[in-house]
Amino acid sequence: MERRDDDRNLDEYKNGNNCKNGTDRVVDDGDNEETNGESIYRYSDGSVRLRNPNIELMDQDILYHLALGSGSHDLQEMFGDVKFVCMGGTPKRMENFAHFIMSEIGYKLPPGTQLQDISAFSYRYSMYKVGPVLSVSHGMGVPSIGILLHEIIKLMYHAKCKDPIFIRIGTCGGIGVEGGTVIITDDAVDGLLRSTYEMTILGKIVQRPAKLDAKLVRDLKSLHDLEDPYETVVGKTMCTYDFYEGQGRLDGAFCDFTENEKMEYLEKLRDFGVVNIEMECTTFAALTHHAGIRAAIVCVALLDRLKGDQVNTPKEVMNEWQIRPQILVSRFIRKHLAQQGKLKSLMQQHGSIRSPRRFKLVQQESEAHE
Ligand SMILES: O=P(O)(O)O[C@H]1O[C@H](CO)[C@@H](O)[C@H]1O
Ligand SMILES: O=c1cc[nH]c(=O)[nH]1
Repeated sequence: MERRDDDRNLDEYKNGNNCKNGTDRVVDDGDNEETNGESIYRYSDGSVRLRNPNIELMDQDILYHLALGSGSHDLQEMFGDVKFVCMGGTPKRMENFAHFIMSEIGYKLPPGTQLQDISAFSYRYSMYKVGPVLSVSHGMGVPSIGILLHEIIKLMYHAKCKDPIFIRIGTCGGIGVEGGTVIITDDAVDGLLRSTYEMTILGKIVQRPAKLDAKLVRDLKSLHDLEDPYETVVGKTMCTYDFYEGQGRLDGAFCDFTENEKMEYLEKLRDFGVVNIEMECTTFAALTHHAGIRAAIVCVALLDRLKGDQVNTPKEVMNEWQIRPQILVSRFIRKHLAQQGKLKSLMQQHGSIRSPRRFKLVQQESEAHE
């Protein structure tokens, strides 16, 4: 039987034999930790250290796409207490998450104030701060989340944030899992099943290891409640540069493969342990790892790609599904804060939002105030 290009590419990459003739590749093995107290990632107090000597030599650093700057804003005063950076594709999801987490951790805004989109005047991303939690939208795809990560990591540095944890709260296409299933990524792979993020810098292809924090995966998984009316699974996530052809869909504006070829490909992914496909995981995993920041990805599947391509679930159902990763992440944040003795006694006033019904009430309340 004739071998197709994708067979050959996948096999070659799995065997590590993927150097193209004349291509200059630099592989960062990620083994950069030093042992003498401070590391290349951290100052001794745990605050984020940048792997870029240029930044501290600059008079000011303009975080252009966030509408913030180290000269124009007191970033340490504004963001110094941030412990969790949660990000997801859409501004609305991250605004909802900000209201949700505010209620979950019992955070009170100063009297007479409302949650504000801190980056509104960038007209690019939306960002909300609720005490130790930053809730930021990242747009769609690798370039968009890459730019955001550069600026958010620099923000962590300027603000002297200590040991922040980054979590992506997303949606995805499942492979062999039902719509509504929550998926925690333990390995982020690219379209050729490599656990790396590859990009071009100064005309050279650079690969960075796409590594997520294994302990965060276990901690998040342990917070699935047996009473949750859906499954929470752990597995590999594949990152693509496109929603249609790149994810083997037959319903884009173009399609040069057959349904059989598509199914063969998706089954191959499933056999390799890929549970879901989305469009940011390798960049997110690689850039956080490169910065020495612990990170995790929790997505909800909007459909099972082995059963179809179109996202045709009713809006209300999909809205309810999108809350599921947020509930898991909020349990994690609550637990973390409680362990540090920081979960406010205000919790008693608010109670705990562990159900989608309670989430909806908070959402309605926040919308009524808008
Ligand atoms: O739901 P979010 O977090 O935006 O993520 C997924 O949805 C988008 C495609 O519809 C891609 O960005 C993909 O990664
Ligand atoms: O199939 C899907 C659904 C959501 N996001 C994706 O990237 N793919």
